[in-house]
Amino acid sequence: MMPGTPATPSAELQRTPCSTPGGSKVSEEKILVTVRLRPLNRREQAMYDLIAWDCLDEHTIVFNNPNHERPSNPYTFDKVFGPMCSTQKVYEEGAKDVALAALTGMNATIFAYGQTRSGKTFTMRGITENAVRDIFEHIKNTPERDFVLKFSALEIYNETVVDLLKCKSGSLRLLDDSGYLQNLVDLAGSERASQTNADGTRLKEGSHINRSLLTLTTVIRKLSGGKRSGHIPYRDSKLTRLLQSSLGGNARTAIICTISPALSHVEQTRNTLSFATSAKEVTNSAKINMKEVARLEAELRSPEPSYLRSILEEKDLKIQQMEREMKELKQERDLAQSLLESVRKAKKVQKGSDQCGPSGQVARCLSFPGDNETVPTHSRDTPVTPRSQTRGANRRKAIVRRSVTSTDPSMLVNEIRKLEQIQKQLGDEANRAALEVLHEEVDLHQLGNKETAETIAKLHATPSDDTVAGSCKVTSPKSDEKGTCKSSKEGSPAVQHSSTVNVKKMQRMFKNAAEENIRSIKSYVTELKERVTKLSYQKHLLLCQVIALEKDQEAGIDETDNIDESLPGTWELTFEEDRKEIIMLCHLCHFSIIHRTQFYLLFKGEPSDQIYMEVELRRLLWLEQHFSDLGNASPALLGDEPAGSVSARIKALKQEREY
Ligand SMILES: Nc1ncnc2c1ncn2[C@@H]1O[C@H](COP(=O)(O)OP(=O)(O)OP(=O)(O)O)[C@@H](O)[C@H]1O
Repeated sequence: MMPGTPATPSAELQRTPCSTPGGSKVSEEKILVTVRLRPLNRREQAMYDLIAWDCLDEHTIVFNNPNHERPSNPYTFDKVFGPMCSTQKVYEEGAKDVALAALTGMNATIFAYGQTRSGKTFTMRGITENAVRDIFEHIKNTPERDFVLKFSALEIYNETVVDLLKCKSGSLRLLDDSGYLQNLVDLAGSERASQTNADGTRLKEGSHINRSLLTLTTVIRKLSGGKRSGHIPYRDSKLTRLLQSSLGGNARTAIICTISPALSHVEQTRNTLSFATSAKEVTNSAKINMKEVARLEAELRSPEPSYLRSILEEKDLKIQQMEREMKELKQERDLAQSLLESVRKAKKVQKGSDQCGPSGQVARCLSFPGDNETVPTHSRDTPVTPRSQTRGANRRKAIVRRSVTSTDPSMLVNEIRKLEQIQKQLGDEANRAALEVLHEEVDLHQLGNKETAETIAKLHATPSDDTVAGSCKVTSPKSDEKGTCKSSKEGSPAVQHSSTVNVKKMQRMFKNAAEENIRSIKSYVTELKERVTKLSYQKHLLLCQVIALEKDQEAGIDETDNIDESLPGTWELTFEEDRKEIIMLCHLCHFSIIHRTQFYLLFKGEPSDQIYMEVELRRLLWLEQHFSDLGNASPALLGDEPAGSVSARIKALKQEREY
């Protein structure tokens, strides 16, 4: 336990405070010795045993021999509790102060000594209950401090120490510096210390008990004689080794001596009182265990104190077990679902559905023609997929997909997963291609400069006319970006002019080639982005279907019955999507407003519109691709006509708008 506020002493102890060289406070005090006299038990009463002891006051007990008139000498102790005294009072006045000393960081020991059936266990049980209750109460009332509570239970039997909480661990070894704070002791009957006539097992047991109890009485007797009473034989028994600090050492100790009032036990009671008289002379030097307190404080501060580690390990095991259970439950659930599915299918067959029923349709229609193919990877070595081709493929997929609606959520979920995968691949590809554009631009710029420079050098090194007298020396590709060439000597103006024209032409060619390449990659990127958007939309559609189907299933609606009803809803969504796309394409192709209005008025989303919409879409896609190709083509390959056609459209549209 960590130090807390010291409890107020309940019994008046003779305590002399002094200091150690280390500065910690040492409290010298005598062992607190009390005597508890129990009532006559039934057996004693049955035998008409006589009460031989009187409690004169709270501190004094005297042998009152019923057969003699004159009482013998009284015994005085810190407290004497009569037969009617409650254990609560014994605790309050004979143990509490010591018990709570542990909360201040001191060692504290409370033990009961007395003959068999004198009430040791009866008393210690009450003391333990009260002490534990007070300790927890103290912790509760001291929220500003942290406490570490450790509990252990040991038994010494035949000089063997056993951990009562881990009996299978075998006998324990005692360490000298075992640092303890509070060790509550219930001893064996004190009369065994004098039983020397036993034989066999009892002899062995008796001799060990003798050793422990005899050593205890010897230690107490020696200690009571003062500190100069010579060697104290703590090491002669396990009990005294364990209690070494408690007897004349660094601890606060309370001994409760329990006695029987019966005349028949008078000799044993005298022995007990004699032991108690010696014990009350023993002086202890209790001090706060700074070392132990520091160790516990460090343990509390450490991120994972040892006591927490074991709790965490236990929790981890529990989590693992729960995970295992969850996995098993999931497997069971999946099995149940598949069983349900097969029952459903059997039902459908029973109803007379043909083999191409909804499930078949779903499987057929939800599989993309190119589902298993990965997204084409564009690289400098592979040509960019023509936009119209990809578009066409996408359209085909969309048409197939929209023509039938799935009725199986698990299949739809699979489709969504596939879409997500394709979407991710496309996204990655778009990013990669965008990066490539950048690299391409840089590379081509550098390559163009380099090749230009080399060509220039070649041109000037090989005279194209006999009249050329000079040589052209290009010092650096960047030295003259305009392509002008300086000779070491003045050449003829005609030759110079011819070289400059050639260089300019080549530079333009390089530039055009580079731009063309970049445009093609850019259009690829745009296309990929469009595909990603489309896939998102398709995914959204599928999700809507899943949700709708799950709702239907919950409501107990037969899937077979509502498949046809779900078609119009899908067409409505597709129609909206296509209409938006057509409007966008009209805009890109600079279509007249009249044309757009006609489209808007003609197509209302009726099922019969489906085929016309599809034709219109294909037409516009082709046109848009065509214009885009024209716009991207090298000016050298273009006549004036297509560009003029586009510009005429733009002009007409502008006029129309103004009108
Ligand atoms: N103060 C008391 N008031 C009433 N009954 C008591 C008191 N002390 C002991 N007894 C009773 O006497 C009997 C013996 O008590 P207990 O077992 O505590 O003795 P013990 O000293 O521990 O014996 P042992 O040495 O054999 O363990 C029990 O039945 C117990 O309830």
